Amino acid sequence: MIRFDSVSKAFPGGQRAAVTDLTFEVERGEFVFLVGPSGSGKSTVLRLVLREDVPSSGDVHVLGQDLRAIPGSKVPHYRRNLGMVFQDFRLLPQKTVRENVAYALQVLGRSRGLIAEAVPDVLKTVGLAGMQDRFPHELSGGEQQRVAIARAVVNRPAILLADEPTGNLDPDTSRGIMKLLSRINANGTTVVMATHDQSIVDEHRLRVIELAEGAIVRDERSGVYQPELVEPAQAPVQGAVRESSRRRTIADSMADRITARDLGLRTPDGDAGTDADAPDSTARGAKGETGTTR
Ligand SMILES: Nc1ncnc2c1ncn2[C@@H]1O[C@H](COP(=O)(O)OP(=O)(O)OP(=O)(O)O)[C@@H](O)[C@H]1O
Repeated sequence: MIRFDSVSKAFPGGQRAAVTDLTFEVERGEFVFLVGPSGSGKSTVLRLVLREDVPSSGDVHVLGQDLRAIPGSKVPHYRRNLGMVFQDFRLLPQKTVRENVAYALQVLGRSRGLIAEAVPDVLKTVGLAGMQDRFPHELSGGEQQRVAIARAVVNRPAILLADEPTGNLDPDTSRGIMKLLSRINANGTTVVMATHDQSIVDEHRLRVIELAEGAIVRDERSGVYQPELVEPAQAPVQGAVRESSRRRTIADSMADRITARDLGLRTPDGDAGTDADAPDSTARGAKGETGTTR
């Protein structure tokens, strides 16, 4: 689904390459945490998948496509396969919740009928059914992030990229956002999430790829944020770098398998699901309540 072959990326004037000789593969349906200190290259990896940057050397393949071979004019079409969520939400401040989500479909030329159906569905999925006429400044940080996630998945992308999606949120709100991302993953969307959130990584024990100074220093099937901080008895067996090709989805660590109906997605019989988790009614933990406009 995502394959990096000896990928390096250097920026002009940089003291060192942003990423160096990255080789890894993410399989369909996986949930992968990208961890590492600030400046270690996590966002660069996401930008390479998004085709916002191209490697200085090496190749990136996503969904069977060699990203280097996609001409600039075809990049927007390629990106229809991807959803992206950012730490600072990046909602359009002059648009309501409904309009923010609908806009993602309007720019793809989707019909009014489809938009009228899909937007309420996805808002229900993210637990914001009653808030569609609010503006971003009338929402908590957690609610704004739910809108951003709704916007990212309303077109049902195969891959969701999240760059520190809980970075501006308090711990409880972060847990709610992670639960939502887990549900989206359990329904088949591959998720790659860059994060500094130790408790979320440690709670979920999913695949962890750790970067340091642009290189992969750890790739664990069922990892923690920082193995040396975990008691030896609890520490998972560390796999060698690149040993983690076994597909591990969040469903592996969830007792209750979640169905499309739970997610509010349309099932083959056209039925829509039930509400997902309630929105973070107490979530006023955002540092930056209104994201920047994209
Ligand atoms: N457009 C750019 N031009 C020059 N250097 C860049 C550019 N983008 C990233 N870098 C450099 O590449 C390195 C990796 O940056 P990147 O943003 O990928 O790190 P990160 O792990 O995502 O950091 P953080 O956790 O702070 O978001 C850093 O040294 C950064 O300064």
